[in-house]
Amino acid sequence: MSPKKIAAEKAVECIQTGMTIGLGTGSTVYWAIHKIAQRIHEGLMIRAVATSNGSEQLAQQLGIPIVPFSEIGQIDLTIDGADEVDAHFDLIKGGGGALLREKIIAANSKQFIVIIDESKQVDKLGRFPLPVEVVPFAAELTIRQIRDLGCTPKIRTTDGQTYKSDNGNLIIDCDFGEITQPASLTARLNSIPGVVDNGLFVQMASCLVVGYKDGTVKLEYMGVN
Ligand SMILES: O=C[C@H](O)[C@H](O)[C@H](O)COP(=O)(O)O
Repeated sequence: MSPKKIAAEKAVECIQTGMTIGLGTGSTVYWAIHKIAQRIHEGLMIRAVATSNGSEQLAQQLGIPIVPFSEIGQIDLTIDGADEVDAHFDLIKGGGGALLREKIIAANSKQFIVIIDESKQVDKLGRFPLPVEVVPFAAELTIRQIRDLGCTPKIRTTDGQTYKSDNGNLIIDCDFGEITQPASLTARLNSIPGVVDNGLFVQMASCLVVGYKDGTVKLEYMGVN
């Protein structure tokens, strides 16, 4: 079994009947959504909200009940992937462009479980260029201000076209090199008018599930290890 699938399936064991679940986005969460659907067919009763159009469609195809945000209070548990995770459980997310919806859902969840394969663990964040979501209006000016913070920014494209997030915004992939102070960087980025949010998730994860190539899996809880 792939390390991503191992981590995803372990995290799904934490789901209990009656919970409202946040579904993340990406190739690791793909396995979690499939496992949740399997458990629903075996009798698990949950309802879910999704962090992207893609995850919502997949969940609906597999029979996972997606409910409107107006019908839920707090989300009990969100399961999501990450592009990098450091020793403090700080994350870079947004490789799939879903960072804004993911951050909103994570911030409204009692538990936020991050599922990764071992390749995502790093000493310091920053090997993966930091995704920053920017409104298209006057994006050149916004990107100039982002560059002034000390990075090389690149407008994300897909198949030769400018990539647009589910929110209709641009994603700017920013190479800052090693990110030593993620809390400060996230505050500086988000203070630039035109920046909607960025992919740094600082002190948000409550649990990390890591899948390894040798078939093992490790769970770590924030502040416990
Ligand atoms: O925007 C996408 C998300 O932040 C993903 O959770 C992240 O990119 C990890 O994706 P994957 O599990 O495909 O590596």
